[in-house]
Amino acid sequence: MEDYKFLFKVVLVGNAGVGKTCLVRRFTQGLFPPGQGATIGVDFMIKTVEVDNERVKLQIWDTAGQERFRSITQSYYRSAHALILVYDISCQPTFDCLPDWLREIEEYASSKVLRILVGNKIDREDREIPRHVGEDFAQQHNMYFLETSAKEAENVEKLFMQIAQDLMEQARSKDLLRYDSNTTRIEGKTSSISDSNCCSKLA
Ligand SMILES: Nc1nc2c(ncn2[C@@H]2O[C@H](COP(=O)(O)OP(=O)(O)OP(=O)(O)O)[C@@H](O)[C@H]2O)c(=O)[nH]1
Repeated sequence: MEDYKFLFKVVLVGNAGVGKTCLVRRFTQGLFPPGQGATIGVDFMIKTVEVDNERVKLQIWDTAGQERFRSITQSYYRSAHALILVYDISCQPTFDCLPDWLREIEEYASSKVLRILVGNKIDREDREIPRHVGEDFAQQHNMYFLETSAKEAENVEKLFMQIAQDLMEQARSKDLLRYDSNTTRIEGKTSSISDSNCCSKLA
């Protein structure tokens, strides 16, 4: 068996061209791919990281932003523990589409999914969306917020490590709840959704 204690699924969504694939490749391979082509359907990469001395395996699903792949990508939402919604800070239409993406997330993802809003490409000088506008949007919709540059490796490590840390804390507190409910003989499971959203723990 592989040596890790937690396995989490992280799914990236957002308009075509915002830099989802580049963020994933920066994090998993430490590079900025030249001439990155559009993602077809869904792609995935794996990276195992260490959080609080525990090995955490992140399965990162990179979805295609193009409309024609929407029905394929939607099917990946349900099993996600975390969803990263990405826009491009130099491209207003990618920000204007965020409410549509949130509707998709509400329809197809678990209500307990950890949601993070990311404004990518902060290395660009032709910014169209001020930082505070992104921040306000995230706050209004109960999401974490981070600005990144896949090109310059800014905040990319921080983004994924924060997710790993948060999901691990969530998983641990759920374990505590289960333990309590077992000892008091109260049914610990609240719903099938929360169950499917629970981490796969291989201890
Ligand atoms: N300046 C700059 N360009 C970036 C950055 N991240 C990605 N790009 C560029 O943006 C373009 C699209 O990047 P992708 O990673 O393919 O975008 P995507 O969101 O995965 O696109 P789809 O697969 O079509 O959904 C490429 O030309 C990248 O080189 C960044 O942080 N800064």
